[in-house]
Amino acid sequence: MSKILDGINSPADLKPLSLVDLNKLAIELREEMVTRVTANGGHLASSLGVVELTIALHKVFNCPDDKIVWDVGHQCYAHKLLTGRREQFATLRQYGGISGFTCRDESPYDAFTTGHASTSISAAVGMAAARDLSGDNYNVIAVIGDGAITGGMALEALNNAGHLGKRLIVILNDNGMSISPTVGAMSRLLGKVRFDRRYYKASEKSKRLLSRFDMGSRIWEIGQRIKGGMKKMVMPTTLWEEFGFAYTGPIDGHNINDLVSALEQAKSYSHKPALIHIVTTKGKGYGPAESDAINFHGISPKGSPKKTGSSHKLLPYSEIFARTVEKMAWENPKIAVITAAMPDGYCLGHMQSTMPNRIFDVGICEQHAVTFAAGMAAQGMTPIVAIYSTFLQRAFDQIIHDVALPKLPVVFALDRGGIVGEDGKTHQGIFDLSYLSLIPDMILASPKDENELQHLLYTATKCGKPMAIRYPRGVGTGVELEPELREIPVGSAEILRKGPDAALLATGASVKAAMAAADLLEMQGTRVTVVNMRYIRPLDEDVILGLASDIKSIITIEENVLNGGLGSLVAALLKRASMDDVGLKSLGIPDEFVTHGTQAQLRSNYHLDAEGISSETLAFIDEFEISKKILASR
Ligand SMILES: Cc1ncc(C[n+]2csc(CCOP(=O)(O)OP(=O)(O)O)c2C)c(N)n1
Ligand SMILES: CC(=O)[C@@H](O)[C@H](O)COP(=O)(O)O
Ligand SMILES: [Mg+2]
Repeated sequence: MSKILDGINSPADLKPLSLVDLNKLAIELREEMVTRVTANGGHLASSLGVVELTIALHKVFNCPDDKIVWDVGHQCYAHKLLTGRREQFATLRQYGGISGFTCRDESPYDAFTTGHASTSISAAVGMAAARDLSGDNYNVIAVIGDGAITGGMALEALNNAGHLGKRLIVILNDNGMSISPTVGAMSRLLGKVRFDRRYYKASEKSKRLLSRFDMGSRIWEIGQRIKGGMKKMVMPTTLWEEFGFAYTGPIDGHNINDLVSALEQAKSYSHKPALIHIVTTKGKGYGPAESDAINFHGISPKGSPKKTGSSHKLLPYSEIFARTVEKMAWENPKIAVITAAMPDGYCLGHMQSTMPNRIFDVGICEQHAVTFAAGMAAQGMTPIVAIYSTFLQRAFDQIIHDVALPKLPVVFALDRGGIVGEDGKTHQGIFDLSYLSLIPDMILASPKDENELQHLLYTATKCGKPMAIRYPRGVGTGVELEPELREIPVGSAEILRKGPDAALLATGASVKAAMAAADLLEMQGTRVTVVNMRYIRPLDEDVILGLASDIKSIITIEENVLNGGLGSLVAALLKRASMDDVGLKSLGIPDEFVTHGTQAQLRSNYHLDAEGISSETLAFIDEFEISKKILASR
C-alpha cells in the first residue's frame, strides 16, 4: 500500500495535506524511524518526540528560505525524512552516509551545523540580525529542548534577543528530560507550568479567546496580555515576558492542529521575539522508548539501549571511571564529582544512588561546571569534573583562568577522548591533547588500559595540581584490575617492549594498537621498541632522549590532531635537544574534521590500527634509510 511519505520529496508536498493525512504522516515517519534507527543505531527518543512539531513547522514555514535551527540536532530525523533525504536515511550515521545531526554541507534545509547543545537561539538571533541588515524577510525559528535551554549560551542568547527585539520564534520543546531527567531551577519552573492544572485551564481559555479573532498581530498581543494576566495567577514571574518575548504555552506538542495555529500566530507577530512552550513526550509513539527514554535517548545498532560496551564481556572505560571514583570517594570525603548533564554516559547511576550528595549534575553547563569545581577546590575539596572531551572544549578559558592559573587541584576526566565513531565531526575527541597541553601547570595523562585509568585517577586526586585524564569511548582491553590503587609517578613513561629498528611512542588507546603492530612487524623481521606515553605533559624527556640517542627512527601515535599533539611535543623536544639525526614521523589526525563511521573504520583510515601502524613504520624506516644514504653520499 502506498504511503503518504512516498509522495513527500520536499516540504512543499506536505502543505496541501489535510489534518487527517498529516496525522497519518506522523505515524509513517515514526515507523520509518523506528525501523531504521533500531537497525543502525542513533538518537531515537528525541526524534520520536518532535514528529508532530516537525510536520507543523514544515506546513507553516517555507524552508529552506525560512530557517529552522534545531538545537543539538539529535532530534532532526523527521526533518531529514521530509527534506529529501528519505532515500539516504538508511545510511544515517554510517561511514559515507548522512550525518546524525543537521549539517550545512549536507542539505540547504539544514540551516545550521549542530551537535553541541545550546547554540540554537544564538544562531537564530544572528540570522535574524543578518536578515534585517540585508533587508530580507524570511522567518527564523530556533527549536530548543528543556535540557539545552539550561546551557549558559542559551540564556545569554535569550537575554540578547529580548534586548534586540528581533523577529524570531523560539520553540521550547519541554519533555522533562535531558539525557537523564532535566535538573535545575529552570526545569523546576517549567515543571510547575507543565503540571499546574490551573495553568492549562488558563491556557485553554486564552486559546478560545484568540480563536475568535483574526490572527493579526494586534490580536495576538491582546491575547498574550490576557494570557499573561492569567499566568501570573500561577507563576511567580512571567520569566519569558520579562526577557522581552511574547509567550504562548504550554501547548500539546503532539497536536498538529494546535501547533499549526500557534506557529501561524507567532509568524504573524512582528514586533518582538516570540517563545512557544510545547510539551512533548520523549520517545512518543514507540512503547520501549516512551517507557525508557534514558536508554532510548541513543541506541546501539539492533535496537539495544546504548550502554557502551554492554554487549561485551569487557567493561567500558566509563564504568571503570565510575567504580574507581566511588571507591575513592568512600575513603576520601573531599572527593566530589561534577557532571554537566551526563551522569548516564559516565555510568554514575550507582554512585548517584549510594552517595547522592557527592555528585553534582549542573545541567548542560560545561563552563559553569569547571568554575564550580574551581570554587570547590579553592575551599579544599578535590573535585572531579566529568565532561566528555568534545564538550570540555566549551570551557577552555575556565580551565586556564579559573583552574590552572591559581593552580587549583581540579581533576578532569575526559571520556570519549579520541575517535568516537558514529556521532562524527561534532563529537570526535581529537583536540584535547592540543588544547590541554598548552596550558601551564596542567598535568595531562592518557592511560593505555583500564587498570592504568584507575591508578591515574588516584594519582590525580593525590597530586595537588590540576590534572586531566583522557580515555577512549568503548570497552577496555580486558586487563586485570589491580585491587590496590597506587600513584603513577607524574611525567613517567613506560617502556613496554624493546627492539632496535624503530621506537613507537604511543598514547592512550593507540598503545594497544602499537603493541599489536610490533607483533606484525616482528613477523616480518623488524623489531621495534614500544613506549607507553601515559603522560603527555610533562613528557618523560629522559626516556625519549635516551631512546633517541640509540634508535634513529621514531614514530609517535595518537588519536589527536597532529597540530599541538604528542607528535609536535616530541618534535619540539628533539629540536631543543639538537637531535637532528633522528627521523620523526607522527601518526594522528591531519588538519581536518573526522567524519562519522565506526571507530574501526576511522582508525583504519588514519593508519591508527595495528595494520596501519606497522605499514607506516616499515615505510618510514625505508624512507629514512634511503635519505640517510643520500645524505652520506653528498
Ligand atoms: C555542549 C554539550 N553538552 C552535552 C551534550 C550531550 N547532550 C546531547 S543531547 C543532551 C540532552 C538534551 O536535552 P534536551 O535539549 O531537552 O533535548 P531532548 O533530548 O530532551 O529532546 C545532552 C546532554 C551536548 N550535545 N552538547
Ligand atoms: C547528542 C549527544 O551529544 C549525545 O547524546 C551523545 O551522542 C552521547 O554520546 P555517547 O553515546 O558516546 O554517550
Ligand atoms: Mg528535553
